[in-house]
Amino acid sequence: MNQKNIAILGAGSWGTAVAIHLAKVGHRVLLWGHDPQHVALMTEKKANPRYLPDIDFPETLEPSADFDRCIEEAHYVIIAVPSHAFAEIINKIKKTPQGLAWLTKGIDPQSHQLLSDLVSQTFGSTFPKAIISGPSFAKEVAHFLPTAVTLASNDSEYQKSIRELLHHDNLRVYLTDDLIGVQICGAIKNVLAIGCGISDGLGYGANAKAALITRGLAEMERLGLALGARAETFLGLAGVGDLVLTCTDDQSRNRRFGLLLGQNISINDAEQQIGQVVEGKYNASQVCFLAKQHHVEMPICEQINALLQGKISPKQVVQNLMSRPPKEE
Ligand SMILES: NC(=O)C1=CN([C@@H]2O[C@H](COP(=O)(O)OP(=O)(O)OC[C@H]3O[C@@H](n4cnc5c(N)ncnc54)[C@H](O)[C@@H]3O)[C@@H](O)[C@H]2O)C=CC1
Ligand SMILES: O=C(CO)COP(=O)(O)O
Repeated sequence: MNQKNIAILGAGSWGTAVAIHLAKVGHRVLLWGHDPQHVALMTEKKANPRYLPDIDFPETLEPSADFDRCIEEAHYVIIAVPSHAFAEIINKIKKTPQGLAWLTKGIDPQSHQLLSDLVSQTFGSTFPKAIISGPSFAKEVAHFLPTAVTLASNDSEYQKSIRELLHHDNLRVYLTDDLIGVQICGAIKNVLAIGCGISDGLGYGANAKAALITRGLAEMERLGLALGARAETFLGLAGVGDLVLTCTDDQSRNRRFGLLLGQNISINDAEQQIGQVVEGKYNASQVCFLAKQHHVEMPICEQINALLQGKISPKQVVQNLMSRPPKEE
């Protein structure tokens, strides 16, 4: 094995899980967190008690609060912060790395841009970029349970080198060059997972959930195609794979947040109860912004966004969707 130095920027559950995976397969990993107290705790406990308390760090995983050192020493830099912090992290990088990869799912809230566009603006359009997406709950990856992900990149050599880092035993990595499609899937599945949670929280059945997933997938594909994505991406791991995972399994924070809303818990209380990032709450308005800009009809996302803006109740979401005029599939 060719040992590499890898910096993971963001010490939440997903950044930590991928750091554990990479260290377990033999790489040297620096896990950067922005909260020095949290980094000190991880260093003392040799684990991340806040997010993955029952998993010990391998020897080659070192927590660090020193951002510049992490970038300086890394052969590979992988960003793992929530989408609202992505632009801030990109702007903090002083020394241009040989390429960037990221685990973040979402759209930049300030500019309404895809994260790949932010990276291109800062480092140039041909700068090697890689996006790791698909159905991958942090805890399962950290426990080495079988998982398959999508790796999207604009540079096939760089992409293969990232695959070599990640692809191991129980983690299979599938390649694509559809950066737009993969990012649209990752942002919209979170919004739809909130919708499925709401439906289950209201006590609706399996029929309603299957309808939301299927018609939601159609919305995802419509917006993706309008932005230049390829249709097959929506039937892949980043599309239907991650959509089914997050809409149906209670490990999903987005789904659990929706469940609480469906049970009449307020948006603020629900977010507090989850206590971790709920990307769909922020990305619903970005998705609707893009839909409007590109004249794409996305009724499910629009209704969920209206609810998240406090304009309608969970029950009204369903009433509004069911009372739409009949149409062809
Ligand atoms: N947890 C999971 O299973 C998966 C998560 N993702 C995506 O990965 C991204 C990160 O999610 P998680 O790690 O799960 O979230 P998390 O809620 O577990 O942790 C988020 C981390 O980001 C840190 N953070 C917040 N603002 C920051 C800032 N301005 N600068 C630096 N760090 C900041 C927080 O302190 C926290 O450590 C999200 O986009 C999520 O959708 C993707 C696949 C799986
Ligand atoms: O993206 C994820 C799994 O692929 C995690 O989903 P949640 O953010 O809803 O927990």
